[in-house]
Amino acid sequence: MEIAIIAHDGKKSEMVNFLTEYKNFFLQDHIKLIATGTTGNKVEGAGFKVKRYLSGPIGGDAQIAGRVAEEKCKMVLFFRDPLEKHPHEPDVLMLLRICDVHNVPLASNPASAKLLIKGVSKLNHEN
Ligand SMILES: O=C(CO)COP(=O)(O)O
Repeated sequence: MEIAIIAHDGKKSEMVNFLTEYKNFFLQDHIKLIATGTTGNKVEGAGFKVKRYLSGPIGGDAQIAGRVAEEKCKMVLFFRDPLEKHPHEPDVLMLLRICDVHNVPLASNPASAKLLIKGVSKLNHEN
């Protein structure tokens, strides 16, 4: 299962903390992490294997949207910083829209991400 990990600068440490808290989930063999560039760096630094795309502001969000549109990426965890301005806001909105177009689960904060991870774990357990 391919899962995209993206965090704005003010949320990157929350993302690393989140992955670490749920490492038993994220370190499973069938979980493949992909990320925008800088988020990917941080996540790698915390010991996770991740395929890195471009940094968000230079096209990384668009690349992840491409994975979602091609139905390769099955979940997006995108911890957005609502208190900062982002020059690439159109790309961010495009990614959110593509998730909705393809009915791909999207969490924009840790509380939602926790529920998604727990939901997937439960479904895997039942099947
Ligand atoms: O800007 C981002 C998402 O919109 C994240 O990009 P980085 O992970 O490269 O910082």
